[in-house]
Amino acid sequence: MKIAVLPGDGIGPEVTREAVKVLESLDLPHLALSEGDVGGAAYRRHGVPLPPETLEMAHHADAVLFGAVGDPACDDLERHLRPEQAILGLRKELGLFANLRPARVFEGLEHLSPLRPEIARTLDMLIVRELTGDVYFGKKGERTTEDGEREGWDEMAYSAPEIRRIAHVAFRAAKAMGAGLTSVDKANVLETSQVWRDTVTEVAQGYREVALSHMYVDNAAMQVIANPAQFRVMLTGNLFGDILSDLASAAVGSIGLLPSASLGERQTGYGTFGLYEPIHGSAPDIAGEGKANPMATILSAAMMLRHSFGREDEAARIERAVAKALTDGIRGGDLGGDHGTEAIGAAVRERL
Ligand SMILES: NC(=O)c1ccc[n+]([C@@H]2O[C@H](COP(=O)([O-])OP(=O)(O)OC[C@H]3O[C@@H](n4cnc5c(N)ncnc54)[C@H](O)[C@@H]3O)[C@@H](O)[C@H]2O)c1
Ligand SMILES: CC(C)[C@H](C(=O)O)[C@@H](O)C(=O)O
Ligand SMILES: [Mg+2]
Repeated sequence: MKIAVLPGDGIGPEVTREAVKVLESLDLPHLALSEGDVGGAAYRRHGVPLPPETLEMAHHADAVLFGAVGDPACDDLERHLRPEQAILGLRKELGLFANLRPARVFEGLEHLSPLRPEIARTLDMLIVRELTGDVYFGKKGERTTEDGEREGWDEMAYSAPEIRRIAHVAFRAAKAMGAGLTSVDKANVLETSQVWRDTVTEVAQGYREVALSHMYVDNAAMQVIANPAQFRVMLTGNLFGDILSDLASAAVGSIGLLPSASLGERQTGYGTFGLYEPIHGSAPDIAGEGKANPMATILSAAMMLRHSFGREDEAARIERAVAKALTDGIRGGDLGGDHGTEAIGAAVRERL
């Protein structure tokens, strides 16, 4: 079970370390971990945020465990040298177009959510976010207007094949869960969204058992807070999914709790190749202080065992251990508690 561990910047190394310890404590057969440089850390050592040897390591692994990238010291670098380019490059180069971001309030932990408990307890959704298209990967640049002013521009485009393949992922998930699907767009304004909506509707013909609805993204943001019960599977483009998943994490209680899986089509001997990372970033404001909540990364490792290694039992064990730790009052500062990164990791391992 070859896992490439890419800790990255800020709290990345701190949270990744705890997830690795959880994996090591499971007595998995043939576990082979290797570590690579990525992000600002890689820029300092190799002059680029995604060195070829790191990409190579990821290519040859069965799965990648990723921390976070982003470093304020790199803010003035040219765009292609900034740490964030590393995660975008990995997603694109590895063909990881399907980003699964589950958001749910753990049973009995409604009080961690800022929503009213009766509403919080209904929040249990899977955001299926397209990950290798949209305004993220369109042409972009800066030009000078006729008035001599600076103007930045980013091209937003989605092709029908790109939409089709992510729609199939979402419909298959909804079908397996016996759930409905909400597709989120901005079809009242964007051409991209018009093609998105038509294509998703077309794909729906093959999934008669899945009830499809469409919603504008601004309304969707409001509804996640006001009435989350209506969402089970939410299909979004790259940009809207980025924003809505941070929003959903706040509704759950903290961004330190939300994991993710990024999948493509490549199969290994064990399952689907994937990259697993918390949805949060490098959190420079608390980096190096041992305060970060590692639960999102630990839960990402659980998703890895499920999707890339077919180990549902161990995945569920990790998820139960995290839920039990929370129920037992093990909380980081993000949840109003005073447990540090290592203490939270240890508490989860004790409960495995
Ligand atoms: N996939 C990624 O690597 C990724 C994701 C998001 C942001 N980023 C990058 O990270 C850097 C910081 O971005 P940001 O501040 O906008 O977002 P962020 O997610 O890093 O932090 C937002 C807020 O949440 C807190 N937070 C985040 N994770 C936490 C955790 N595990 N435990 C406790 N608190 C946590 C932070 O302290 C901060 O107050 C930027 O460079 C950004 O581009 C990277
Ligand atoms: C760091 C950034 C490029 C990334 C994104 O926008 O996808 C992050 O916010 C995320 O959610 O993984
Ligand atoms: Mg984000």
